[in-house]
Amino acid sequence: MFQLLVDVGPYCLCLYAVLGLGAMAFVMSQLQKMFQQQQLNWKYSMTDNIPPGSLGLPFIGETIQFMAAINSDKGFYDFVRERSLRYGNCFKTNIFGETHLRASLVNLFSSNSISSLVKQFDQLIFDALSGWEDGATVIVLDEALKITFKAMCKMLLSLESGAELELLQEDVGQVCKAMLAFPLTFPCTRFYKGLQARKRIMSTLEKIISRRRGLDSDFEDFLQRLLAEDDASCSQGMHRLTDEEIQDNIMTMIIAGQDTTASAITWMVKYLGENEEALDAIKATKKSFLSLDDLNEMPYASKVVKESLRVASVVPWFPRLVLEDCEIEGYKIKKGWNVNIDSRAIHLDPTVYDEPLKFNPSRFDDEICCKPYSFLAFGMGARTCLGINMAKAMMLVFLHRLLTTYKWRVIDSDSSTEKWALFSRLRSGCPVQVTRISNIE
Ligand code: HEM
Repeated sequence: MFQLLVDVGPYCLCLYAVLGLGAMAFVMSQLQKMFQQQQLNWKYSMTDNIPPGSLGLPFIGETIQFMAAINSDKGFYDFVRERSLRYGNCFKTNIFGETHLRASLVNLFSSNSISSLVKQFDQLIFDALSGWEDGATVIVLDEALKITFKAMCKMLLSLESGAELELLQEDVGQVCKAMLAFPLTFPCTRFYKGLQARKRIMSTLEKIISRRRGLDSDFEDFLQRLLAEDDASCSQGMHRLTDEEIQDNIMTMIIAGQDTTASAITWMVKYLGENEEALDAIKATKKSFLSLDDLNEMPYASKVVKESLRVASVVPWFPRLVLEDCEIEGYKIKKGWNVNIDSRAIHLDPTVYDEPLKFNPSRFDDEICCKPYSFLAFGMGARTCLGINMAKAMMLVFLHRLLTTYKWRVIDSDSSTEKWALFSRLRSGCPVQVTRISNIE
Protein backbone atom coordinates (compact mmCIF):
# COMPACT_ATOMS: atom_id res chain seq x y z
CA MET A 1 0.00 0.00 0.00
CA PHE A 2 2.85 2.37 0.91
CA GLN A 3 4.52 1.63 -2.44
CA LEU A 4 1.32 2.56 -4.21
CA LEU A 5 1.04 5.91 -2.40
CA VAL A 6 4.60 6.82 -3.30
CA ASP A 7 4.23 5.90 -6.99
CA VAL A 8 0.90 7.50 -7.85
CA GLY A 9 1.77 11.12 -7.02
CA PRO A 10 -0.47 13.88 -5.61
CA TYR A 11 -2.69 14.27 -8.71
CA CYS A 12 -3.68 10.59 -8.70
CA LEU A 13 -4.20 10.66 -4.95
CA CYS A 14 -6.71 13.47 -5.47
CA LEU A 15 -8.43 11.46 -8.17
CA TYR A 16 -8.61 8.41 -5.89
CA ALA A 17 -10.04 10.57 -3.13
CA VAL A 18 -12.74 11.95 -5.43
CA LEU A 19 -13.56 8.48 -6.75
CA GLY A 20 -13.63 7.12 -3.20
CA LEU A 21 -15.97 9.86 -2.03
CA GLY A 22 -18.20 9.36 -5.08
CA ALA A 23 -18.40 5.62 -4.41
CA MET A 24 -19.18 6.27 -0.73
CA ALA A 25 -21.93 8.74 -1.61
CA PHE A 26 -23.40 6.22 -4.04
CA VAL A 27 -23.30 3.38 -1.48
CA MET A 28 -24.83 5.66 1.20
CA SER A 29 -27.69 6.72 -1.07
CA GLN A 30 -28.39 3.08 -1.98
CA LEU A 31 -28.34 2.11 1.70
CA GLN A 32 -30.72 4.93 2.55
CA LYS A 33 -33.19 3.81 -0.15
CA MET A 34 -32.96 0.21 1.04
CA PHE A 35 -33.42 1.30 4.64
CA GLN A 36 -36.62 3.21 3.77
CA GLN A 37 -37.96 0.22 1.82
CA GLN A 38 -37.03 -2.09 4.72
CA GLN A 39 -38.92 0.09 7.18
CA LEU A 40 -41.99 -0.02 4.96
CA ASN A 41 -41.72 -3.81 4.67
CA TRP A 42 -41.41 -4.23 8.43
CA LYS A 43 -44.40 -1.91 8.97
CA TYR A 44 -46.50 -4.05 6.64
CA SER A 45 -45.28 -7.25 8.23
CA MET A 46 -46.79 -6.09 11.55
CA THR A 47 -50.28 -5.97 10.05
CA ASP A 48 -52.49 -9.07 10.00
CA ASN A 49 -52.93 -11.47 7.16
CA ILE A 50 -49.92 -10.78 5.03
CA PRO A 51 -48.27 -13.90 3.57
CA PRO A 52 -46.00 -15.91 5.91
CA GLY A 53 -42.24 -15.87 5.31
CA SER A 54 -39.15 -13.99 6.34
CA LEU A 55 -37.95 -10.53 5.34
CA GLY A 56 -34.45 -11.58 6.33
CA LEU A 57 -31.71 -9.30 7.61
CA PRO A 58 -31.97 -5.51 7.70
CA PHE A 59 -31.02 -3.95 4.35
CA ILE A 60 -30.17 -7.12 2.45
CA GLY A 61 -33.23 -9.21 3.24
CA GLU A 62 -32.78 -12.79 2.03
CA THR A 63 -30.48 -11.80 -0.83
CA ILE A 64 -27.57 -13.88 0.52
CA GLN A 65 -29.71 -17.02 0.67
CA PHE A 66 -30.97 -16.27 -2.83
CA MET A 67 -27.43 -15.83 -4.17
CA ALA A 68 -26.31 -19.01 -2.36
CA ALA A 69 -29.07 -20.94 -4.12
CA ILE A 70 -28.01 -19.48 -7.48
CA ASN A 71 -24.46 -20.55 -6.75
CA SER A 72 -25.40 -24.07 -5.63
CA ASP A 73 -25.79 -27.19 -7.76
CA LYS A 74 -29.54 -27.08 -7.28
CA GLY A 75 -29.95 -23.66 -8.92
CA PHE A 76 -31.90 -20.56 -7.84
CA TYR A 77 -35.25 -22.35 -7.82
CA ASP A 78 -34.11 -24.17 -4.66
CA PHE A 79 -34.65 -20.87 -2.83
CA VAL A 80 -38.34 -21.02 -3.76
CA ARG A 81 -38.75 -24.74 -3.12
CA GLU A 82 -37.34 -24.48 0.42
CA ARG A 83 -39.68 -21.62 1.34
CA SER A 84 -42.80 -23.12 -0.17
CA LEU A 85 -42.14 -26.28 1.88
CA ARG A 86 -41.79 -24.15 5.01
CA TYR A 87 -44.56 -21.59 4.46
CA GLY A 88 -46.92 -22.99 1.82
CA ASN A 89 -47.82 -21.89 -1.70
CA CYS A 90 -47.92 -18.20 -0.92
CA PHE A 91 -44.98 -16.69 0.98
CA LYS A 92 -43.14 -13.38 1.20
CA THR A 93 -39.43 -12.65 0.97
CA ASN A 94 -37.15 -9.67 0.41
CA ILE A 95 -34.51 -9.64 -2.33
CA PHE A 96 -33.08 -6.75 -4.23
CA GLY A 97 -32.87 -6.75 -8.00
CA GLU A 98 -35.63 -7.09 -10.59
CA THR A 99 -36.22 -8.86 -13.90
CA HIS A 100 -38.12 -7.30 -16.81
CA LEU A 101 -39.46 -8.41 -20.18
CA ARG A 102 -41.17 -5.83 -22.39
CA ALA A 103 -43.68 -6.04 -25.15
CA SER A 104 -44.41 -3.77 -28.04
CA LEU A 105 -44.25 -6.03 -31.04
CA VAL A 106 -47.49 -8.03 -30.88
CA ASN A 107 -48.56 -7.50 -34.50
CA LEU A 108 -45.25 -8.77 -35.85
CA PHE A 109 -46.14 -12.32 -34.84
CA SER A 110 -48.82 -13.23 -37.40
CA SER A 111 -49.26 -16.81 -38.67
CA ASN A 112 -48.00 -15.63 -42.10
CA SER A 113 -44.65 -14.72 -40.66
CA ILE A 114 -44.48 -18.01 -38.69
CA SER A 115 -45.07 -19.85 -41.94
CA SER A 116 -42.04 -18.31 -43.64
CA LEU A 117 -40.01 -18.68 -40.45
CA VAL A 118 -40.62 -22.44 -40.41
CA LYS A 119 -38.74 -22.71 -43.71
CA GLN A 120 -35.83 -20.71 -42.29
CA PHE A 121 -35.68 -22.80 -39.10
CA ASP A 122 -35.80 -25.97 -41.14
CA GLN A 123 -32.86 -24.92 -43.31
CA LEU A 124 -30.83 -23.79 -40.27
CA ILE A 125 -31.52 -26.96 -38.32
CA PHE A 126 -30.93 -29.18 -41.34
CA ASP A 127 -27.54 -27.54 -41.94
CA ALA A 128 -26.53 -27.75 -38.29
CA LEU A 129 -27.50 -31.41 -37.90
CA SER A 130 -25.79 -32.36 -41.17
CA GLY A 131 -22.53 -31.15 -39.65
CA TRP A 132 -22.63 -33.71 -36.80
CA GLU A 133 -20.31 -36.63 -37.36
CA ASP A 134 -21.68 -40.15 -37.18
CA GLY A 135 -20.88 -41.64 -33.73
CA ALA A 136 -19.83 -38.25 -32.29
CA THR A 137 -20.78 -36.91 -28.87
CA VAL A 138 -22.80 -33.74 -29.20
CA ILE A 139 -23.66 -31.30 -26.40
CA VAL A 140 -27.27 -30.55 -27.24
CA LEU A 141 -27.46 -27.24 -25.33
CA ASP A 142 -24.41 -25.80 -27.16
CA GLU A 143 -25.80 -26.81 -30.53
CA ALA A 144 -29.29 -25.57 -29.72
CA LEU A 145 -27.96 -22.21 -28.48
CA LYS A 146 -26.11 -21.71 -31.77
CA ILE A 147 -29.16 -22.66 -33.80
CA THR A 148 -31.65 -20.53 -31.86
CA PHE A 149 -29.31 -17.55 -31.83
CA LYS A 150 -28.88 -17.75 -35.59
CA ALA A 151 -32.62 -18.18 -36.02
CA MET A 152 -33.37 -15.10 -33.89
CA CYS A 153 -30.77 -12.93 -35.66
CA LYS A 154 -31.88 -14.02 -39.11
CA MET A 155 -35.53 -13.41 -38.30
CA LEU A 156 -34.96 -10.07 -36.55
CA LEU A 157 -32.04 -8.57 -38.46
CA SER A 158 -31.27 -10.79 -41.48
CA LEU A 159 -27.89 -11.36 -39.86
CA GLU A 160 -26.62 -14.82 -40.85
CA SER A 161 -22.89 -15.00 -40.26
CA GLY A 162 -19.73 -12.99 -39.73
CA ALA A 163 -17.92 -11.21 -36.94
CA GLU A 164 -20.92 -9.02 -35.99
CA LEU A 165 -23.00 -12.13 -35.30
CA GLU A 166 -20.29 -13.82 -33.21
CA LEU A 167 -19.71 -10.72 -31.12
CA LEU A 168 -23.43 -10.32 -30.56
CA GLN A 169 -23.76 -13.93 -29.39
CA GLU A 170 -20.97 -13.53 -26.86
CA ASP A 171 -22.40 -10.24 -25.56
CA VAL A 172 -25.94 -11.58 -25.26
CA GLY A 173 -24.49 -14.42 -23.13
CA GLN A 174 -22.86 -11.80 -20.82
CA VAL A 175 -26.11 -9.83 -20.50
CA CYS A 176 -28.02 -13.00 -19.55
CA LYS A 177 -25.45 -13.84 -16.86
CA ALA A 178 -25.68 -10.30 -15.46
CA MET A 179 -29.43 -10.52 -15.00
CA LEU A 180 -29.10 -12.58 -11.84
CA ALA A 181 -26.04 -10.77 -10.50
CA PHE A 182 -25.70 -8.26 -7.66
CA PRO A 183 -26.26 -4.80 -9.16
CA LEU A 184 -22.68 -3.67 -8.38
CA THR A 185 -21.23 -1.41 -11.05
CA PHE A 186 -17.56 -2.00 -10.25
CA PRO A 187 -15.30 -3.24 -13.06
CA CYS A 188 -14.84 -7.04 -13.08
CA THR A 189 -18.25 -7.73 -11.51
CA ARG A 190 -20.64 -9.88 -13.51
CA PHE A 191 -23.13 -7.02 -13.47
CA TYR A 192 -20.62 -4.49 -14.82
CA LYS A 193 -19.54 -6.84 -17.60
CA GLY A 194 -23.20 -7.29 -18.51
CA LEU A 195 -23.69 -3.52 -18.73
CA GLN A 196 -20.63 -3.18 -20.97
CA ALA A 197 -21.89 -6.03 -23.17
CA ARG A 198 -25.30 -4.34 -23.39
CA LYS A 199 -23.62 -1.12 -24.56
CA ARG A 200 -21.78 -3.01 -27.30
CA ILE A 201 -25.00 -4.73 -28.41
CA MET A 202 -26.84 -1.41 -28.54
CA SER A 203 -24.05 0.16 -30.56
CA THR A 204 -24.04 -2.74 -33.09
CA LEU A 205 -27.83 -2.44 -33.39
CA GLU A 206 -27.54 1.32 -33.76
CA LYS A 207 -25.17 0.85 -36.71
CA ILE A 208 -27.53 -1.67 -38.33
CA ILE A 209 -30.53 0.66 -37.88
CA SER A 210 -28.74 3.70 -39.25
CA ARG A 211 -27.72 1.67 -42.33
CA ARG A 212 -31.42 0.91 -42.86
CA ARG A 213 -33.09 4.25 -42.02
CA GLY A 214 -34.24 6.21 -45.05
CA LEU A 215 -33.24 3.47 -47.50
CA ASP A 216 -35.72 1.65 -49.72
CA SER A 217 -34.43 -1.63 -48.45
CA ASP A 218 -35.74 -5.03 -49.53
CA PHE A 219 -35.04 -6.82 -46.24
CA GLU A 220 -37.98 -8.88 -45.02
CA ASP A 221 -37.10 -9.11 -41.35
CA PHE A 222 -38.65 -7.83 -38.13
CA LEU A 223 -36.44 -4.77 -37.99
CA GLN A 224 -37.54 -3.68 -41.45
CA ARG A 225 -41.22 -4.14 -40.58
CA LEU A 226 -40.75 -2.30 -37.33
CA LEU A 227 -39.10 0.62 -39.14
CA ALA A 228 -41.87 0.67 -41.77
CA GLU A 229 -44.60 0.63 -39.11
CA ASP A 230 -42.76 3.34 -37.27
CA ASP A 231 -42.63 5.54 -40.39
CA ALA A 232 -46.34 4.93 -40.94
CA SER A 233 -47.18 5.91 -37.31
CA CYS A 234 -45.08 9.02 -37.73
CA SER A 235 -46.87 10.11 -40.93
CA GLN A 236 -50.20 9.67 -39.08
CA GLY A 237 -48.94 11.96 -36.36
CA MET A 238 -48.63 9.10 -33.82
CA HIS A 239 -45.81 8.40 -31.39
CA ARG A 240 -42.55 7.48 -33.09
CA LEU A 241 -40.21 4.94 -31.49
CA THR A 242 -36.72 6.24 -30.85
CA ASP A 243 -33.84 4.23 -32.26
CA GLU A 244 -32.93 3.32 -28.71
CA GLU A 245 -36.42 1.87 -28.11
CA ILE A 246 -36.12 -0.20 -31.29
CA GLN A 247 -32.66 -1.42 -30.25
CA ASP A 248 -34.00 -2.29 -26.82
CA ASN A 249 -36.91 -4.24 -28.28
CA ILE A 250 -34.65 -6.21 -30.61
CA MET A 251 -32.27 -7.07 -27.77
CA THR A 252 -35.18 -8.12 -25.54
CA MET A 253 -36.45 -10.42 -28.27
CA ILE A 254 -33.06 -12.06 -28.79
CA ILE A 255 -32.71 -12.71 -25.05
CA ALA A 256 -36.33 -13.80 -24.61
CA GLY A 257 -36.18 -16.19 -27.55
CA GLN A 258 -32.71 -17.71 -27.73
CA ASP A 259 -31.91 -19.11 -24.32
CA THR A 260 -35.46 -20.23 -23.51
CA THR A 261 -35.96 -22.17 -26.74
CA ALA A 262 -32.48 -23.72 -26.63
CA SER A 263 -33.04 -24.85 -23.02
CA ALA A 264 -36.45 -26.29 -23.88
CA ILE A 265 -34.97 -28.21 -26.84
CA THR A 266 -32.25 -29.62 -24.58
CA TRP A 267 -34.70 -30.86 -21.95
CA MET A 268 -36.90 -32.37 -24.67
CA VAL A 269 -33.99 -34.36 -26.14
CA LYS A 270 -33.06 -35.58 -22.65
CA TYR A 271 -36.62 -36.60 -21.67
CA LEU A 272 -37.19 -38.42 -24.95
CA GLY A 273 -33.77 -40.08 -24.90
CA GLU A 274 -34.60 -41.47 -21.46
CA ASN A 275 -38.14 -42.49 -22.39
CA GLU A 276 -38.40 -45.32 -24.86
CA GLU A 277 -42.18 -45.51 -24.70
CA ALA A 278 -42.63 -41.88 -25.75
CA LEU A 279 -39.88 -42.16 -28.35
CA ASP A 280 -41.53 -45.21 -29.95
CA ALA A 281 -44.88 -43.42 -30.06
CA ILE A 282 -43.60 -40.67 -32.38
CA LYS A 283 -44.08 -41.38 -36.03
CA ALA A 284 -41.76 -39.22 -38.10
CA THR A 285 -41.31 -39.65 -41.83
CA LYS A 286 -38.44 -38.02 -43.66
CA LYS A 287 -39.33 -34.93 -45.71
CA SER A 288 -37.16 -32.79 -47.94
CA PHE A 289 -38.55 -29.62 -46.37
CA LEU A 290 -41.07 -28.79 -43.67
CA SER A 291 -43.98 -26.36 -43.80
CA LEU A 292 -46.29 -24.99 -41.11
CA ASP A 293 -48.98 -27.41 -42.36
CA ASP A 294 -46.60 -30.32 -41.77
CA LEU A 295 -46.07 -29.13 -38.19
CA ASN A 296 -49.84 -28.93 -37.67
CA GLU A 297 -50.03 -32.60 -38.58
CA MET A 298 -47.73 -33.79 -35.80
CA PRO A 299 -50.16 -34.30 -32.91
CA TYR A 300 -48.00 -36.60 -30.77
CA ALA A 301 -44.82 -34.58 -31.33
CA SER A 302 -46.76 -31.45 -30.25
CA LYS A 303 -47.66 -33.21 -27.01
CA VAL A 304 -43.98 -34.13 -26.54
CA VAL A 305 -43.15 -30.43 -26.87
CA LYS A 306 -45.87 -29.46 -24.38
CA GLU A 307 -44.92 -32.15 -21.86
CA SER A 308 -41.23 -31.17 -22.08
CA LEU A 309 -42.16 -27.56 -21.36
CA ARG A 310 -44.31 -28.63 -18.41
CA VAL A 311 -41.72 -30.85 -16.75
CA ALA A 312 -38.78 -28.52 -17.42
CA SER A 313 -40.54 -25.20 -16.58
CA VAL A 314 -37.83 -23.27 -18.39
CA VAL A 315 -39.14 -19.98 -16.96
CA PRO A 316 -39.81 -21.25 -13.43
CA TRP A 317 -41.29 -18.04 -12.08
CA PHE A 318 -42.31 -14.68 -13.42
CA PRO A 319 -42.63 -11.43 -11.56
CA ARG A 320 -45.48 -8.96 -11.34
CA LEU A 321 -45.41 -5.54 -9.69
CA VAL A 322 -48.45 -4.94 -7.49
CA LEU A 323 -50.14 -1.72 -8.65
CA GLU A 324 -52.81 -1.58 -5.94
CA ASP A 325 -53.33 -3.10 -2.50
CA CYS A 326 -55.15 -6.39 -3.06
CA GLU A 327 -55.74 -9.89 -1.65
CA ILE A 328 -54.47 -13.25 -2.90
CA GLU A 329 -55.86 -16.39 -1.24
CA GLY A 330 -56.93 -14.28 1.74
CA TYR A 331 -53.48 -12.70 2.19
CA LYS A 332 -53.10 -8.93 2.03
CA ILE A 333 -50.67 -7.85 -0.69
CA LYS A 334 -49.41 -4.28 -0.72
CA LYS A 335 -48.95 -1.88 -3.63
CA GLY A 336 -45.31 -1.80 -4.76
CA TRP A 337 -44.49 -5.39 -3.82
CA ASN A 338 -43.21 -7.89 -6.37
CA VAL A 339 -45.36 -10.99 -6.66
CA ASN A 340 -43.64 -13.97 -8.27
CA ILE A 341 -45.83 -16.60 -9.89
CA ASP A 342 -44.29 -20.01 -9.32
CA SER A 343 -45.13 -21.86 -12.53
CA ARG A 344 -42.91 -24.82 -11.69
CA ALA A 345 -44.78 -25.53 -8.45
CA ILE A 346 -48.03 -25.59 -10.45
CA HIS A 347 -46.56 -27.82 -13.19
CA LEU A 348 -45.36 -30.31 -10.58
CA ASP A 349 -48.40 -30.20 -8.30
CA PRO A 350 -49.90 -33.72 -7.93
CA THR A 351 -53.37 -32.22 -7.41
CA VAL A 352 -53.09 -30.63 -10.84
CA TYR A 353 -51.18 -33.31 -12.83
CA ASP A 354 -51.26 -37.06 -12.09
CA GLU A 355 -47.76 -38.39 -11.37
CA PRO A 356 -46.31 -34.97 -12.18
CA LEU A 357 -42.67 -36.11 -12.33
CA LYS A 358 -43.44 -38.71 -15.00
CA PHE A 359 -42.74 -37.63 -18.58
CA ASN A 360 -46.01 -38.60 -20.23
CA PRO A 361 -47.02 -36.70 -23.41
CA SER A 362 -50.26 -38.71 -23.60
CA ARG A 363 -51.59 -36.86 -20.55
CA PHE A 364 -52.55 -34.16 -23.08
CA ASP A 365 -54.61 -36.60 -25.26
CA ASP A 366 -57.67 -35.13 -23.65
CA GLU A 367 -57.86 -31.43 -24.57
CA ILE A 368 -59.56 -30.60 -21.29
CA CYS A 369 -57.23 -32.76 -19.20
CA CYS A 370 -56.13 -29.98 -16.92
CA LYS A 371 -57.52 -27.16 -14.83
CA PRO A 372 -57.51 -23.63 -16.30
CA TYR A 373 -54.24 -21.77 -15.71
CA SER A 374 -52.38 -25.00 -15.01
CA PHE A 375 -50.05 -24.82 -18.04
CA LEU A 376 -47.89 -21.74 -17.58
CA ALA A 377 -44.80 -22.51 -19.66
CA PHE A 378 -45.43 -19.37 -21.72
CA GLY A 379 -47.01 -17.33 -18.95
CA MET A 380 -50.61 -16.21 -19.00
CA GLY A 381 -52.69 -13.07 -19.48
CA ALA A 382 -51.56 -9.72 -20.82
CA ARG A 383 -47.87 -10.62 -20.74
CA THR A 384 -48.13 -14.07 -22.36
CA CYS A 385 -45.05 -14.96 -24.38
CA LEU A 386 -45.09 -13.29 -27.79
CA GLY A 387 -42.90 -15.97 -29.30
CA ILE A 388 -45.11 -18.90 -28.26
CA ASN A 389 -45.84 -20.16 -31.80
CA MET A 390 -42.33 -19.49 -32.93
CA ALA A 391 -40.84 -21.41 -30.00
CA LYS A 392 -43.15 -24.38 -30.56
CA ALA A 393 -42.31 -24.35 -34.28
CA MET A 394 -38.56 -24.35 -33.59
CA MET A 395 -38.93 -27.22 -31.11
CA LEU A 396 -41.03 -29.27 -33.53
CA VAL A 397 -38.70 -28.73 -36.48
CA PHE A 398 -35.68 -29.65 -34.33
CA LEU A 399 -37.45 -32.75 -33.05
CA HIS A 400 -38.50 -33.86 -36.51
CA ARG A 401 -35.06 -33.38 -38.05
CA LEU A 402 -33.35 -35.10 -35.12
CA LEU A 403 -35.71 -38.07 -35.23
CA THR A 404 -35.37 -38.53 -38.97
CA THR A 405 -31.59 -38.12 -39.06
CA TYR A 406 -30.17 -39.74 -35.91
CA LYS A 407 -30.68 -42.22 -33.14
CA TRP A 408 -29.24 -40.83 -29.93
CA ARG A 409 -28.17 -42.01 -26.50
CA VAL A 410 -28.05 -39.65 -23.52
CA ILE A 411 -24.58 -40.07 -21.99
CA ASP A 412 -24.98 -38.08 -18.77
CA SER A 413 -28.20 -38.61 -16.82
CA ASP A 414 -27.46 -35.80 -14.32
CA SER A 415 -30.48 -33.48 -14.08
CA SER A 416 -28.95 -30.64 -12.09
CA THR A 417 -29.41 -27.15 -13.44
CA GLU A 418 -26.82 -24.53 -14.31
CA LYS A 419 -25.72 -21.89 -11.79
CA TRP A 420 -26.24 -18.25 -12.66
CA ALA A 421 -28.66 -19.02 -15.45
CA LEU A 422 -31.77 -16.88 -15.79
CA PHE A 423 -33.74 -19.80 -17.21
CA SER A 424 -33.73 -23.41 -16.10
CA ARG A 425 -30.79 -24.87 -18.06
CA LEU A 426 -29.41 -28.38 -17.82
CA ARG A 427 -25.91 -28.14 -16.34
CA SER A 428 -24.45 -31.04 -18.32
CA GLY A 429 -25.83 -29.46 -21.51
CA CYS A 430 -27.12 -32.99 -22.31
CA PRO A 431 -24.28 -34.81 -24.05
CA VAL A 432 -25.64 -37.39 -26.49
CA GLN A 433 -23.98 -39.89 -28.75
CA VAL A 434 -25.52 -39.76 -32.21
CA THR A 435 -25.71 -42.48 -34.85
CA ARG A 436 -26.81 -41.61 -38.36
CA ILE A 437 -29.98 -43.49 -39.30
CA SER A 438 -28.80 -44.06 -42.89
CA ASN A 439 -25.86 -46.00 -41.40
CA ILE A 440 -28.21 -48.23 -39.37
CA GLU A 441 -30.56 -49.11 -42.23
C1 HEM B 1 -39.56 -22.42 -25.25
C2 HEM B 1 -39.32 -21.15 -25.41
C3 HEM B 1 -39.94 -20.03 -24.64
C4 HEM B 1 -40.45 -20.03 -23.36
C5 HEM B 1 -40.54 -21.19 -22.38
C6 HEM B 1 -40.93 -18.68 -23.10
C7 HEM B 1 -41.54 -18.28 -21.93
C8 HEM B 1 -42.01 -17.01 -21.70
C9 HEM B 1 -42.74 -16.61 -20.52
C10 HEM B 1 -43.09 -17.52 -19.34
C11 HEM B 1 -43.03 -15.31 -20.66
C12 HEM B 1 -43.87 -14.46 -19.70
C13 HEM B 1 -43.03 -13.80 -18.67
C14 HEM B 1 -43.91 -13.00 -17.75
O1 HEM B 1 -45.11 -13.17 -17.74
O2 HEM B 1 -43.34 -12.18 -17.02
C15 HEM B 1 -42.48 -14.85 -21.92
C16 HEM B 1 -42.56 -13.56 -22.40
C17 HEM B 1 -42.03 -13.15 -23.60
N1 HEM B 1 -41.46 -13.95 -24.55
FE1 HEM B 1 -41.15 -15.91 -24.42
N2 HEM B 1 -40.67 -17.89 -24.19
C18 HEM B 1 -40.08 -18.68 -25.17
C19 HEM B 1 -39.68 -18.29 -26.44
C20 HEM B 1 -39.79 -17.01 -26.94
C21 HEM B 1 -39.41 -16.60 -28.28
C22 HEM B 1 -38.86 -17.52 -29.36
C23 HEM B 1 -39.61 -15.25 -28.35
C24 HEM B 1 -39.38 -14.27 -29.46
C25 HEM B 1 -39.18 -14.43 -30.61
C26 HEM B 1 -40.15 -14.82 -27.08
C27 HEM B 1 -40.48 -13.54 -26.79
C28 HEM B 1 -41.08 -13.15 -25.61
C29 HEM B 1 -41.40 -11.77 -25.33
C30 HEM B 1 -41.14 -10.56 -26.23
C31 HEM B 1 -42.01 -11.77 -24.06
C32 HEM B 1 -42.53 -10.57 -23.29
C33 HEM B 1 -44.02 -10.43 -23.48
C34 HEM B 1 -44.57 -9.27 -22.70
O3 HEM B 1 -43.92 -8.84 -21.76
O4 HEM B 1 -45.65 -8.82 -23.04
N3 HEM B 1 -40.24 -15.92 -26.25
N4 HEM B 1 -41.87 -15.92 -22.54
